[in-house]
Amino acid sequence: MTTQGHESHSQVRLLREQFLSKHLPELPGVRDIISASWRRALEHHIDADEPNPIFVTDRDEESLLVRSATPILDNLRAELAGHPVAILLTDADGLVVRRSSVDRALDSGLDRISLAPGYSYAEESIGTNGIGTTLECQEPVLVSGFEHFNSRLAAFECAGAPIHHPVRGHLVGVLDLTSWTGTPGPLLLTLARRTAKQIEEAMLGGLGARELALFRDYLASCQRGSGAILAVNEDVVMVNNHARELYDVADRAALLTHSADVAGATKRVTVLADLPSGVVARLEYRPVYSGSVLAGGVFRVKNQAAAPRAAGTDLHLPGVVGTSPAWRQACAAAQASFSGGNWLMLTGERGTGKAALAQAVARHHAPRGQLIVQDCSGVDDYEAWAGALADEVAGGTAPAVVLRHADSPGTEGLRRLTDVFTSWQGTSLGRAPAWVAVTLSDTSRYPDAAGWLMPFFAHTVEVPPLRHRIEDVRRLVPHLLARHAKSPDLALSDACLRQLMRLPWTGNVCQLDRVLAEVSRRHRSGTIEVTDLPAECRTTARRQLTQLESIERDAIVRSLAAHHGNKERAAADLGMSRATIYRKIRAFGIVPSQ
Ligand SMILES: Nc1ncnc2c1ncn2[C@@H]1O[C@H](COP(=O)(O)OP(=O)(O)OP(=O)(O)O)[C@@H](O)[C@H]1O
Repeated sequence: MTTQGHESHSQVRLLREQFLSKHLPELPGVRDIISASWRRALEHHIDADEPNPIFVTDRDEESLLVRSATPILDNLRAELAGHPVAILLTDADGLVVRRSSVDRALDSGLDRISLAPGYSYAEESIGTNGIGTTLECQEPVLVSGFEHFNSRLAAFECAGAPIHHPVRGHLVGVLDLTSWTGTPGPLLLTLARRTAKQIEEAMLGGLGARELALFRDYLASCQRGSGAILAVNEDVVMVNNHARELYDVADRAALLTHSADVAGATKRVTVLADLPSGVVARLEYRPVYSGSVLAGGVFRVKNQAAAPRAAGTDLHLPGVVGTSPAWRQACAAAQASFSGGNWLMLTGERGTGKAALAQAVARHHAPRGQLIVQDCSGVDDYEAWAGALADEVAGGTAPAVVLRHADSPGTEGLRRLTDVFTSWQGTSLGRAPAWVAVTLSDTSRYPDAAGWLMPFFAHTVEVPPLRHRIEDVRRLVPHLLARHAKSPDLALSDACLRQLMRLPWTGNVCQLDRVLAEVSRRHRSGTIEVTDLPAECRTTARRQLTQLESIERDAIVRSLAAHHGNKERAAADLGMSRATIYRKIRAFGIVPSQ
């Protein structure tokens, strides 16, 4: 054996055979890093004798990694002329994107084990090796001879070094040097490490001007103060150590969601963020420019004084719950509009609870009063509809009126509606409503609808999206679950609740309600765990998935559930290769079943 401190070639061969025949958990004489990898190989059902790595056609040969590495690898190849050493570059999934060597015999040896462009040398594909094990351990790894899980790789010495993105810090690939056993392994490892470092430096030089401008500003901000700093644009997220120390994973995820919503603004903005831990953070955003082009934004994050949330209770409005400052503020503003006799316009994303809040305010302030709730969308004949509404109000006892989706009628419908409003405003109280609230969506098909309605409404309240007041999930879950559950003892485990608090809830409370309805259809009683949640909730990807990606993600989660977490069978069912499913599980942040 070539590596100091390693067992001899034949000893390792014996130990490997013992491991394969007896599946021993402890293997004195085998390095921990190797025995742990062998155990993973068994779990992945890797063949110990026939190398059968997965072949993938969609590898990225135009990436920053490949572009930056190419001249360095060409130089190294020239330096190594005459030595039987192959230079391999893989992406972060272990797919070989480049191989070069000057030694014909070594080349054909590598061809025989498919260590060639297009093949995956991830552990899931071939077991312990210098590429896959480096990826798993995220540190430089040397794998010698029979330390390889597959016996056909035993003729080789493989030294892998991870390559990290120079700004974002995540793993982008592996630089691997492979030779015949007998080559001094530590030398190969040192050379692999040095080359990986050079590639990282070249990547930094090759980054776009925008990323560099953002990076410089971020570094300067970190040096200026001791607080938590985030820097973001569409491609990059940077988080300093203070942020990591001050906020746990769930809080950091919530901070990133908030920052993604603000990033892109061209002026300084300060927003308050409710974090899952209950902390209210203040994010001060400053845009960063590269010349005249917006490069992204830097956020300085501070904890808001505890005062605004000291009460921490909800406002006891009938039918709605929530304790976050943002929700309480919206409730207070809506109540003030009722108390002041002002009509109210509620805006915000779909499903945030605009109509629920309007009804709650009306019921709270006039518990015995009449309440008329109507949906303005999908009406065929607005003339007849508006007439019927006016009659109902005139025949009632000064009801409160809540009109949902008041921006959905076209011009003709809006004309009828505003005629009714005009008549109400000119009528004595007996024939007019006591209060009117309308809800508008943020994606109206009729952008000028707000212009029609605005003159009648003195107050506008924006109901914040659920992701901006994520702590409300704690109160909403039992409240909404009680609507759907057949049994009072149906509850969510803490882990499950935490998982829900990590999600972006693009469909807001409405989506949460739908999820809980679905869960309670399948579980009548007991505790709901993360694995019981529907596919859309079993991911931790922080970026928003496209519609197509969401469909794909849901299909993978369903297939994994159907095959009890067996990735190979799930992939086969979906007509995907093993490498693809592994890559997608990582990319979509799918939480595997236990
Ligand atoms: N704070 C809350 N507490 C309890 N339930 C809520 C709350 N907010 C919303 N809901 C519930 O969530 C669902 C969606 O709320 P609602 O219909 O009021 O939303 P919206 O913003 O008016 O939606 P859209 O824009 O789609 O019309 C309803 O079932 C509602 O009862």
